[in-house]
Amino acid sequence: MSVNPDIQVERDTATFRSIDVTHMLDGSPEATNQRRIRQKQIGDDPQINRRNIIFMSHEERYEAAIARGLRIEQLKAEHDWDIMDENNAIMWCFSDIAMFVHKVMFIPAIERLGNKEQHDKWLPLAIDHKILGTYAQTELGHGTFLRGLEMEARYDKSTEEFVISTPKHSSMKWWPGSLGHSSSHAVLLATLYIDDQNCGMQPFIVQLRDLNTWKPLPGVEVGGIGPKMALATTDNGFLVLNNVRIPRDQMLMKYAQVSKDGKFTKSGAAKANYSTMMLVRVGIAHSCYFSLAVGATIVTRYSAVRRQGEIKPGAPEVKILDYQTQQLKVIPSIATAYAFHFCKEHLKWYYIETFQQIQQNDFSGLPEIHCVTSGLKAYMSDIATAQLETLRRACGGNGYLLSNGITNTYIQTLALPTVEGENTVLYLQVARYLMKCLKVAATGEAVKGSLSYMNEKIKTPYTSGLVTREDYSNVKKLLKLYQNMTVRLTQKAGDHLNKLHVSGQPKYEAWNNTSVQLVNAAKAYCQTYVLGMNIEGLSTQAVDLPGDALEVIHQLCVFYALHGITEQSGNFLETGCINITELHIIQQEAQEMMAKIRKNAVALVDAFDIPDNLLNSTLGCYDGNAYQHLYDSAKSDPMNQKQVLPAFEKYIKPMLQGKHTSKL
Ligand SMILES: CCCCCCCCCC/C=C\CCCCCC(=O)SCCNC(=O)CCNC(=O)[C@H](O)C(C)(C)COP(=O)(O)OP(=O)(O)OC[C@H]1O[C@@H](n2cnc3c(N)ncnc32)[C@H](O)[C@@H]1OP(=O)(O)O
Ligand SMILES: Cc1cc2nc3c(=O)[nH]c(=O)nc-3n(C[C@H](O)[C@H](O)[C@H](O)COP(=O)(O)OP(=O)(O)OC[C@H]3O[C@@H](n4cnc5c(N)ncnc54)[C@H](O)[C@@H]3O)c2cc1C
Repeated sequence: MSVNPDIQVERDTATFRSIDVTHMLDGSPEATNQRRIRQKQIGDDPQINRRNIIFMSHEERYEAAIARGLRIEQLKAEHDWDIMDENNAIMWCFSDIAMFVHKVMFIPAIERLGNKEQHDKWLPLAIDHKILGTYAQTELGHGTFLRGLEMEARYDKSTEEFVISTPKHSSMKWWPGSLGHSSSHAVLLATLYIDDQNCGMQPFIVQLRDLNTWKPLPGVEVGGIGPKMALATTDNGFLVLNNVRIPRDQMLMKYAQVSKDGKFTKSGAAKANYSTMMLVRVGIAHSCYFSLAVGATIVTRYSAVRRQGEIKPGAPEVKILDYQTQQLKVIPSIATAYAFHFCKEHLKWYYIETFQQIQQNDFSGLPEIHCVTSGLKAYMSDIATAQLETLRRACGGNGYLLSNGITNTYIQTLALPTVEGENTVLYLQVARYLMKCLKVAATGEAVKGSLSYMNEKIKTPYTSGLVTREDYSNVKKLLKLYQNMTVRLTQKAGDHLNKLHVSGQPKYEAWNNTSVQLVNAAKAYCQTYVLGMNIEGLSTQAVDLPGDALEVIHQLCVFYALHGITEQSGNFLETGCINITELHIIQQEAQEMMAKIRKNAVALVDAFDIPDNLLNSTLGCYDGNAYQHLYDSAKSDPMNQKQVLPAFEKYIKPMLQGKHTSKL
């Protein structure tokens, strides 16, 4: 099939070469080559490719999801993949791998929470798939408030065992992925009691099913919790344990230990047992970039080939991408995807470094990284889901089809604001950190880390610093506005908190009555952080780009900053960081920048370099032949393989013959 000329012209008139930017995104030309080889291995594989998934039943899809998980293992061995190759493969189809939680939570939890003997015993079994596991933390009654977990593990000194039980309905496990039908074991989080003394939430390895028959073991009641919006094959389950006994060495004992005679000791930071969640929050930030890159690619390409209506009366119909309002739906998602790319790269290295320190028992970096990973997980998933919905609607009626590739991406991304810590709750964790830093800054001590800009901003009076027209495209000056806004919102929330407290409210009540402002400040902090990482990326990752490509990546960053101000103008105005005249100039500049980026929109999404067999989209194929692909997909629907369906003889015909009132 030849390439649609409407998309070809976009590529021919771009002002830079997509491939240069692709190399930047991958890190180097060699890395691009390597990724392409790996992507071909997974994209061309019929068991991994998800081309026909939209026509499958739930059970067929589940089976295919198990097969896909196994196939990834085979490919890993066949082609000698490293951990990054494997993670990328998982990332591409995480919503359709039944044993996803085994890989991203069960094994990491043992690695992080187990001691040496436990690693030696359990990791080989898990890595070789001799056992399959889930991460069972959430209960029917509690997901957020972990200190409220009710499943009990009581230590029995006489037998040196833990007895695990579910005292009431609210204490059953509810939601763990792969628990329903696909796990033999669980890393199970339960409240430990020794002689009726509550020793807090601790992790245990519990076998749930017989490895030969797959039947639940005595005392174990397990099953699926029912159909969901998406992620159908991650069979989320429930679990009731009736006095199930496990040996003492099946409590994961890296950070807390129970001796044979029932003595409880702790080592490491108080929240060290929460470390698996931090890893997945980093993974979610990564996945938000992926989802947005997919969505932006599909909708930008479709908008470049879909012609509808006219701008100039009587002139030929225009590409919908030429409508300014369509650009406002599409271009922010391209700019955000690039900003998220820089941010997730930074986050990856930041996490790896801090994790290494934690492994050496240096927990000093924990509060800051907990704040950053919580905040970015929340912020990036909030933005990704909102923008994906805008993108989906930007496809008109075809945005409602499953074959478009964006609908599935959107509904699976919709889980991310909830899983691994509900977003509001995570923003409140960020706010807790903001308040601590504010206190430090107020005493004149230096705030370190990502909030070090507080030191300067808390003292100096605010001026926008926007004097000349050039200032409005100076990303460093724009970043200062964001930092000002964050500090001011933080101060305002802090002042409100103090005022309520001084007026007699207990601290906890004042906190709750300030929580809307606290969350607002936390979001501002996250937005500022992402912009900061985007700017840092310009001078690190993008610096070697040819001039024309660098210019476009720079334009995207300017647009990202300007557009963010227009979206949050209330915060910027209310805190006095800009005035209304400056806002009007910013709005104007953002629109002009959007028009410049429009010219390169297709080339910018081409640079994400997502092959058709992974994009799985009728609307967003590289060749731009959306109508042909839509038609082909409709024709391949199994319901279209028969001219007349059985329902005709059964119901429609009797109705046409006036027999529908008699008993069918
Ligand atoms: C391997 C990569 C593969 C690549 C593919 C990746 C693809 C990714 C896509 C993923 C898609 C789907 C994945 C689906 C999996 C979903 C799995 C789950 O959902 S598992 C369940 C997750 N559950 C949660 O996240 C629970 C949320 N709740 C909490 O985290 C905490 O309870 C809380 C943060 C709400 C607070 O806890 P609490 O005990 O009440 O503590 P306090 O508020 O009193 O705070 C005390 C103190 O501790 C600090 N704290 C809290 N959490 C942490 C932490 N994680 N690390 C470090 N420190 C922490 C907190 O800040 C407080 O500090 P102070 O100094 O006292 O202020
Ligand atoms: C697709 C999917 C997969 C999952 N996989 C797993 C898994 O593998 N393992 C596992 O253990 N769990 C899993 N979960 C559970 C998930 O981690 C929890 O649902 C999540 O942490 C939110 O907790 P919750 O359901 O208790 O929500 P709730 O806490 O009940 O949230 C409901 C509302 O209350 C608000 N709220 C709660 N507490 C506060 C507070 N302190 N301050 C202000 N507002 C508050 C929230 O903001 C939200 O608006 C999964 C969930 C989903 C949807």
